[in-house]
Amino acid sequence: MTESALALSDVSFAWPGRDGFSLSCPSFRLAAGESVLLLGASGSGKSTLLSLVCGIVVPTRGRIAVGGIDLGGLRAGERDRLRAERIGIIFQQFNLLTYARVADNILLPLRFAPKRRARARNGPKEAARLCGALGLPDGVMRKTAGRLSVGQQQRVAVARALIGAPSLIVADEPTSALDTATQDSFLDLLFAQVAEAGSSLLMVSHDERLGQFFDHVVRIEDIVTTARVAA
Ligand SMILES: Nc1ncnc2c1ncn2[C@@H]1O[C@H](COP(=O)(O)OP(=O)(O)OP(=O)(O)O)[C@@H](O)[C@H]1O
Repeated sequence: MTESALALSDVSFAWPGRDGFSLSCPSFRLAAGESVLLLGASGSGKSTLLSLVCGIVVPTRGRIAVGGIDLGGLRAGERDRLRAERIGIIFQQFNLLTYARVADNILLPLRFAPKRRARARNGPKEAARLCGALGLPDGVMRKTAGRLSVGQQQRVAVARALIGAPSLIVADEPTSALDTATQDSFLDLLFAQVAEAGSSLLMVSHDERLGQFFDHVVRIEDIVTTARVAA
């Protein structure tokens, strides 16, 4: 059997606090090169699941493996390193350094990930190639990220996630601020680059319409059960 890009088994997690939201996920797998859209309503735990997948938070029990490596066997710093090397993250609000140049934003993940840096070979050249492939204008690399339009910032966030071809791309509702036509052209560009990198893609959204772009559509309630701890 080929190694999964991502595998969860018997995972449980609870946020601390009075409103303690908890979830459990008996099983979920994402094959190498596969794209999955994870659908769920607001508050259903999509972002929590992505935080677990990225090793930002750790499960109270169960196993999460990225490219066959069990996150549970790693210390916090090692999880940070694994995330930098193997996962490209597109955040809902992009999380760009708005005061920094576009080039600095895109090259940021390579600073902390020597293998990813080696895969990118010439980082600035690869960043420029990604900008062009994602439809960003000439000269954008020298611009301050915060001065770009929302659509352009979103493409910069994608370039930052894709640089150095991480094996797993995780995206949290990256199209929610776009109109339908712009969503479609954005996803076409994203999928072309994900295919070129050979990455797997896990995207969460509440928008069923996006399902047509993906290999599989999974509803969060089919893989996760949730609960809220009463005060
Ligand atoms: N940092 C946090 N600390 C404590 N509780 C949290 C935290 N983040 C999320 N939660 C809890 O987890 C629940 C699920 O939130 P989550 O953001 O995972 O859902 P979601 O499906 O991504 O929602 P949305 O689509 O609105 O972003 C929230 O209602 C909240 O109670």
